[in-house]
Amino acid sequence: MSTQHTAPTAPTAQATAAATRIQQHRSYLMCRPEHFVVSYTINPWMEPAKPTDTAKALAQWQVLHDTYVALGHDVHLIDPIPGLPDMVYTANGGFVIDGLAYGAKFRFAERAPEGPAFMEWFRDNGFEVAEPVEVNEGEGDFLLVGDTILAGTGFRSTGDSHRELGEVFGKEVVSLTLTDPRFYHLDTAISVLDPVEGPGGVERANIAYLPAAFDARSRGILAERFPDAILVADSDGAVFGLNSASDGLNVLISPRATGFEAQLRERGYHPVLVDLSELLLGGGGIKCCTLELRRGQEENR
Ligand SMILES: CN(C)C(=N)NCCC[C@H](N)C(=O)O
Repeated sequence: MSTQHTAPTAPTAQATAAATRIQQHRSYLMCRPEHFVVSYTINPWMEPAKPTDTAKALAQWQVLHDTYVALGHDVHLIDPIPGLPDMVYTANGGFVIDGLAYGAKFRFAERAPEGPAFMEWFRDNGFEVAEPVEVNEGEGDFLLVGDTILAGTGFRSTGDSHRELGEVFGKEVVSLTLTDPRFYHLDTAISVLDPVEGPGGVERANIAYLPAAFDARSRGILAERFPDAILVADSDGAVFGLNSASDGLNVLISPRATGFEAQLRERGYHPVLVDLSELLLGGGGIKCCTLELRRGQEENR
């Protein structure tokens, strides 16, 4: 992996000047890891020979859940289905903007039945649904930043799904290519930090990212679009530091991402440390266990 782009940079004057952070209310979908186990390998983190501890996964997940609730966010739950151990990673279950849910179509057969299960939940809970034709893994690969969707490809979601995504939501979609198999979903390499919308419309939209996870074209796009982004070091990326959830002020991150924690503090964010080491055995972290439910303009404020 190239080290050229991985050194944390000092924030520009513009970035530090904008250090008053605004917390926004969030609504999330989560799934209790009742059936969590690593019984197959579909990413480099998964080693079925290593024992997993479902009780520990449940306890760590509960801390994440309770942290969201304590911060004032709404958490909805989808029932876990026996035999679908990866269902805990709800970020992959779809992508939701303004009450419209674009469904997931999973790359691997092991997760395929999750697609219809999430679609059923969306329908039963008042969301409009758009059935996917193309292979895509939901918010694992699609991130809303301001009014633009950053979309990852290279390992899971296809380029064709990026086109479909643009047609479904009528928004600009920026395709980014991931190149390191450890960072196989976009939410392992980019964290969206700032509020998407405020009373005056789109306010600030900043991100943190791991440059080494992308090809040169994608690094160029990110550098041009996000000159004030936090560039995260390889060591923080390697512990899934970027797989985090921000409400604009509080940023839930892995306690192992100590460099990223310091960078967030410098910029005026409030890092909240949540350890999901057991769920990392399945190749997922905080963001993976969290699907944002954007019901409409009102609820985003
Ligand atoms: C941050 N990531 C990677 C996610 N958005 N989801 C985790 C999915 C883990 C699952 N075993 C898989 O390989 O699909």
